[in-house]
Amino acid sequence: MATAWAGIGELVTNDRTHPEGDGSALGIITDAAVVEEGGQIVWVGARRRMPEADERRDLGGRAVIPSFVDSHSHLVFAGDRSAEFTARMTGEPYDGGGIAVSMAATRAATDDELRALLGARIAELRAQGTGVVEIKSGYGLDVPNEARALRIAREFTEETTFLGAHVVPPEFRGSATGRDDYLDLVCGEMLTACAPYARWIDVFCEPNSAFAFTGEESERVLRAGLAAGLEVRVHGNQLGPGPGAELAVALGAASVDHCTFLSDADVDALAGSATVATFLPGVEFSTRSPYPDVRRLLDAGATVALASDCNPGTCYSSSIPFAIAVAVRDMGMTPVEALLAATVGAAKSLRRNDIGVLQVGARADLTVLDAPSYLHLAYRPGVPIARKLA
Ligand SMILES: N=CN[C@@H](CCC(=O)O)C(=O)O
Ligand SMILES: [Zn+2]
Repeated sequence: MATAWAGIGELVTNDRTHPEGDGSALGIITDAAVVEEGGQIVWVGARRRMPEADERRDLGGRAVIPSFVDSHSHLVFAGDRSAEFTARMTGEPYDGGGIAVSMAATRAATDDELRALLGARIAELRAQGTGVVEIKSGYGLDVPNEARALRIAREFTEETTFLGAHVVPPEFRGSATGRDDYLDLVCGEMLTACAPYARWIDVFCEPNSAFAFTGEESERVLRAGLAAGLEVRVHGNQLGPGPGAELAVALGAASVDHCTFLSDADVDALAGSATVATFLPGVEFSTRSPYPDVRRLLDAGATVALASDCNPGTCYSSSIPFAIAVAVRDMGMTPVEALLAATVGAAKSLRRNDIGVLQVGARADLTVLDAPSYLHLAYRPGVPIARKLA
């Protein structure tokens, strides 16, 4: 059955080539319509030329954009770390140590409890305009619990990421061989159990945290993932300078995420590569940390993405409109750059060209704004104006 969405006052297509668009990177068509059938877009253009459809819905002059692509989240977890957040607001630094708290609560939860928590978080992000979401494991940190997290995440998204190398879990700390023993497990039995449910492998490459992994350790994990048929993404350069971005480029990663502390060489390497630099402004906001210099990457010509990093530790917000507002207000991105980064940029970081864009053949992931223009995403922070159309 074909459904026509008409009465779109401003349609952002992210298709510069549409003949009725304004020729900009956002490919804006005014007084527009979109027709979808079977979950795919079959027609996009000016409303006056709209073809017949089985059903017609009028959006009353609202703006429509491609649904946000959230390319970085940690949604499978139980427990509460609001006290840790509160401590940070009075000066405690973030060091990754709280991940063990979420690990304990996640291991203790039943499958049904985890499924219900994840389902509620997915509903929350859809209600704020997100379509496709990437979901990482990383709060199980043993074989059955990492595999379980990915199996449950797979019920909700095809973009699942094995993050057994999030931190060294407490039971492997404190002995001379503990780190290596844990890495043997991650690269061996855990990878074998998790790979069937994962598209991606990730690692928290962060020599500035005692709990996370060095460049060499991270390379070992990522190469094991590649050998098992997974594709690579990296947590890098979050807490200080480090080897994450360089390693991501060297291994042909789809994305390096955080990018808060990059050297000039990292910026040049990213700009000369296909690796997307993903920024997570909610993390700096919620950890009261300095914002990354996204303009260096944009001006150097790198592909940039924005994502939520929704997780219980560094950013318990699933709102991409919030990330856009912070990126514009505090990181110096223009509203155009921020919207592109949260849609087509994030889609590139997942190596997808069927999402983040509204054109014939793409997925019918449409987000409507209770506003006349996409500019309101940054202009109206904290106001729930975006929602994904069913
Ligand atoms: N940095 C590593 N992982 C998460 C935080 C995880 C946590 O603290 O629970 C992040 O992306 O910020
Ligand atoms: Zn993360």
